[in-house]
Amino acid sequence: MGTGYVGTTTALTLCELGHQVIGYDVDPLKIASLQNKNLHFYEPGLKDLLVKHLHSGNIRFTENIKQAVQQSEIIFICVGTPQNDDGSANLEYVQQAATMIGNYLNNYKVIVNKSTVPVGTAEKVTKWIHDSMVSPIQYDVISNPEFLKEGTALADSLNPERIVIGSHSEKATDKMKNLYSKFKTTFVHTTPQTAELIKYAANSFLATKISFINEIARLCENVNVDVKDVAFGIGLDSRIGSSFLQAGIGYGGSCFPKDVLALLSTAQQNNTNLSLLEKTYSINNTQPFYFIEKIKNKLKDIKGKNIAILGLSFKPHTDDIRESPALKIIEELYKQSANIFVHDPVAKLPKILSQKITQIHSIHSLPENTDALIICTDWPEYETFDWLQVKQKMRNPYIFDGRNMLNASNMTKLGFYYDGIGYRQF
Ligand SMILES: NC(=O)c1ccc[n+]([C@@H]2O[C@H](COP(=O)([O-])OP(=O)(O)OC[C@H]3O[C@@H](n4cnc5c(N)ncnc54)[C@H](O)[C@@H]3O)[C@@H](O)[C@H]2O)c1
Ligand SMILES: O=c1ccn([C@@H]2O[C@H](COP(=O)(O)OP(=O)(O)O[C@H]3O[C@H](CO)[C@@H](O)[C@H](O)[C@H]3O)[C@@H](O)[C@H]2O)c(=O)[nH]1
Repeated sequence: MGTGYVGTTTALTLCELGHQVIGYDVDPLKIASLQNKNLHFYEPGLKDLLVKHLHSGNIRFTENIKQAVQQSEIIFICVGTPQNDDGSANLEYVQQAATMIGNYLNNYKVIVNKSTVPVGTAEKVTKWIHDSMVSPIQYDVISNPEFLKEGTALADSLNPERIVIGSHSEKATDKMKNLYSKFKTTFVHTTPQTAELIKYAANSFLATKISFINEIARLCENVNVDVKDVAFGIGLDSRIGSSFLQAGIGYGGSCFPKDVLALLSTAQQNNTNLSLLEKTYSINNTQPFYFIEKIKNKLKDIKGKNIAILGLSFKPHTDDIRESPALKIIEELYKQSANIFVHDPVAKLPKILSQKITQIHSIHSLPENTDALIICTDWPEYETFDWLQVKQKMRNPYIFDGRNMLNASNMTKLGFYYDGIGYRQF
């Protein structure tokens, strides 16, 4: 249930494992789109798999919830768990899904929660199903959190580094083991509560690594050190590891920002002070503005300046702009009366911004008198631009690299003023 990023990827992964899958979503447009072999989001490789399994009949999509529930042995809940105003996770869609399942339950089923949900949700789902059942039927609710990353969702899902199964029922655990028997990976068998917390702790730890290196980057700028060298040097220690140490304008997306806040909310509800995670959150919130200050210092006055933003999505290989740091930078520069031009290979400006800001579809459409380029997303194609040609379009050849993706000395040799995050100026 739920054919968003996670639902669709999970469904196609299960097809690859040799299972028959029915996809259901409350949004009839999404069902129609998937039935017509169209994905409503951009994810490399997923469309081919969708077409393959629609043709083979391994997957079908329906608007009929009764059929979807009654014809399934195992039901995956993959609905959104957005952020409430107070930062806690909104379980409205999970409750709706559980109620629908309860309404149509006809024989024993395993209900698998794949959505990211706070500790104790499996118990709530169990109750919501129970309260909506027409007649008493046996079922088990288990937690099986998802760890895929957008942009590499398929590869992550087909080659999981671990599978976490939180279950109190041996029968349900056996069914899950059987379902995933083709996966050669580590299985973590635990309680639903532990599985739920593993998911939030994993995301919060990764977010903390990013905020840590971003804070170190601020120090690097004051002591004339390049943060990339520091990240490389510490990352070689296998206890630290080199991933998620790329300094930049902060983390965005549909997961880290909301999941960090949701864990802080769980902690608060349980009288625990997660002060380190609070810092992770506040460093991330200030990181785009920290970067804008550097830009302002160089440009002096932002007002009336022609500024090009390269990259809109919260990371490369996706069109997802949810909580993208690029949006924070665009909004702030707009407030300060800059003329903004945005480029992204796939992502589009939200409607509200597209009325005020121009989206260009090629770097060659930059205005002649561009004052500065700001890289907000590390799309690989930005590395291979003909930068000399780009420079000719610029009044001031200034590049502010919010993802530290370009080679600083090459850009300087080409005649650009180059600045990144935690970058040592020569
Ligand atoms: N996107 C990711 O990279 C990712 C990775 C791991 C975990 N997660 C978690 O997985 C969950 C889903 O994330 P997503 O990115 O796929 O969300 P999404 O917003 O892309 O999709 C959610 C889908 O659920 C549907 N839906 C809502 N209520 C429903 C109901 N009652 N029955 C059936 N469908 C319903 C919506 O119409 C939507 O299509 C969230 O809890 C998220 O935190 C996301
Ligand atoms: O060294 C790094 C790594 C990432 N980021 C940023 O962090 C954000 C999140 O990146 P990433 O984790 O790759 O993307 P997501 O698709 O949001 O995946 C995260 O969130 C998912 C949803 O819960 C989890 O399943 C994944 O395991 C977890 O990595 C992006 O804005 C990146 O630009 C950095 O700034 N520096």
